[in-house]
Formats: sequence, C-alpha cells, structure tokens
Amino acid sequence: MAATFSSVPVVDFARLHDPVTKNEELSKLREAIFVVGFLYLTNTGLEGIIERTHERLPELFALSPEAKEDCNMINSPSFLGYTRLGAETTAAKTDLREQFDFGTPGMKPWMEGDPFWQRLEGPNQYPDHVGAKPLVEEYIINIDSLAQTFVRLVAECLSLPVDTFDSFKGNMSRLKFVKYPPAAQGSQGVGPHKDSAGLFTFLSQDDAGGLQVLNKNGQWIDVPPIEGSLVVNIQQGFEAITGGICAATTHRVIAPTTKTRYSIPFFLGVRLDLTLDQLKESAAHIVHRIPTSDDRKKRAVDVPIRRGAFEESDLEPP
Ligand SMILES: O=C(O)CCC(=O)C(=O)O
Ligand SMILES: [Fe+2]
Repeated sequence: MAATFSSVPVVDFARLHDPVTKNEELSKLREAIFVVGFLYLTNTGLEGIIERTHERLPELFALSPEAKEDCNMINSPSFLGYTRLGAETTAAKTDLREQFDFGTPGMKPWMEGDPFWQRLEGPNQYPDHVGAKPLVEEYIINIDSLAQTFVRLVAECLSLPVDTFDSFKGNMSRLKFVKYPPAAQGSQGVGPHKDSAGLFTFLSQDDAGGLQVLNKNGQWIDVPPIEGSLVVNIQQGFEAITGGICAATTHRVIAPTTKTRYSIPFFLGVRLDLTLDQLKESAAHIVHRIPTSDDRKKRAVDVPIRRGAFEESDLEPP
C-alpha cells in the first residue's frame, strides 16, 4: 500500500538555511513533498506582515455591500475582485465563504491581439478602503520572494539543480483574503478540491481551525493552526511538471460554528504559455533526473500515472 500520513509535518524554514541543520530539514521536506503534499512552514520571517494583515481583514469584510460590489469579480476577465457569500460552489455544494482575490500588481489589461490565455493576467480591483492596496502589495512582494526560495529548496530536496523549476513560474500569482462566517455544525466552508492552476499554495490561517486534508486511506486529517506558520501544499501545476511524482492533495474547510475563520492563501502561479508538448517534455526530463534509486520515480515510470497530466508511455525509462 502507498505510504500515507496521519498528521501534517512541520518544516522549519530557518533550519533549511543553517548549514548545520540543512540536510536534516531537507529530508523532512522531501518526505512531506513525496508522502503528504502538505506541510507547515515555520520561522519564515513573515510573521509580522502576516499578523498585520490578519488584523485588517475584519474591517475589509465589514465594508458596505455597495463598496464590495464595486469591485465584484464579475467585472474582471482575470477573475480578480470580490466574491460574495454563497456565490461559489465546490464539489456540487455551495461554499460558505466570502473572498477578495488579488493578483501580482502591475498586470496590464488584455487587449485585442494578445494571446487568449493572457486574459487571466490582469489588473487588480481594490476595495475602496484606506491602506488596502499597499497592504496587498506588501504581502505579495514578501510572500512571492519566500515562495521562490521555497521552490528552490524543493528542487534541492529532490536532488535536482536548484534552478530546475525557475522557468515554470508564471507572470501572475494570486492572493486571497477569505472569511468563513460561523454556520451550522458540519457545513461546507470550501468543499473537497485540489489547488489547480499553480505550483504551490502558501496559506496563513487564523486560530479558528477547520482545514482538513485527505490521506491515501481516505481519512480526513486535521491541519490545526500553528501560530505564525504557513501551510504549504502542492498544486496540480507542480504535479504535472514532476510527472505526477509530487502529487497535489485533496483538502477542504469545515465551516466554523462559533467564531469566524479568516485565511490568506497565496497561490504561486505557473507559466500559462506552456504547451502540452513542452510540459510533457520537461516533465520527462525532470523525472529522469530524480535519482533512479528513488522509489517514487520507479512508480512514476512503472505504473500508469492516475493523477498526472499524461500517460506513462510519455516518460523515458530511468
Ligand atoms: O481557507 C482555507 O483555509 C483554505 C482555502 C483553500 O483551500 C483554497 O482557497 O484553495
Ligand atoms: Fe485549496
């Protein structure tokens, strides 16, 4: 039976940078990437900006319905802006959450003649609230830099050259502010899903709880809050470029019953101009470079990949 997990491992970002502890921490990271697809990242140095941002969320969500409608996502071809409570469905059920979506600042509006995929990269719609724009921009700059460092550490833990994944980064990443109001016991905050369009997610959750991940035995495992940490998970974009070896894990949020849950996920974007052929070629190349003694690589080339982006026959033999 495939190795599975009963809790989400903790990886210490500071220890990944200390020459004395680096190798030990890299092997924890490797195990988390291969077996769980989720980990807590602690000691990131972003605790200050994360705390300051959480402090501002209640007032942003308390803006008038008109102020929020003014920046409704419906106006944005890039799916950026506000989504009201109950407007989103996951796994055929309504999610009980309200959210603001932002993208990496500086994107130009799509123009006739631009490639069609570029419509997904566009300018933000900020709520009309003092300090909202600079806060979002500061958060994105900081977390984007952490995310890029993290991806290099992932390459290292897989024994790949550190820059292996650099060229897969997209022009635009996404940041969300999310509010889950209290609801009846067992209600769906967000239904079971895998994060899709990017490489990795970096989530800051408050102390309300409710996040769960699905292990390979079909059990839901709690991801209780650890103060100051980020919960990091693999997205399907990364799963595709690693030929299914590093798989995205299904997760969900059970709505809180007594207090509001606020969370801040950041989705590191993948390049949107990759063709399927380029993706297959680079995935085969990456899988090929992961040491042959590795069990998971053997599985990736031996058996059909159920959750990968393509069939086993596309991979080179080890
Ligand atoms: O809000 C959370 O804690 C998780 C959100 C999530 O999984 C998502 O938006 O993809
Ligand atoms: Fe998610």
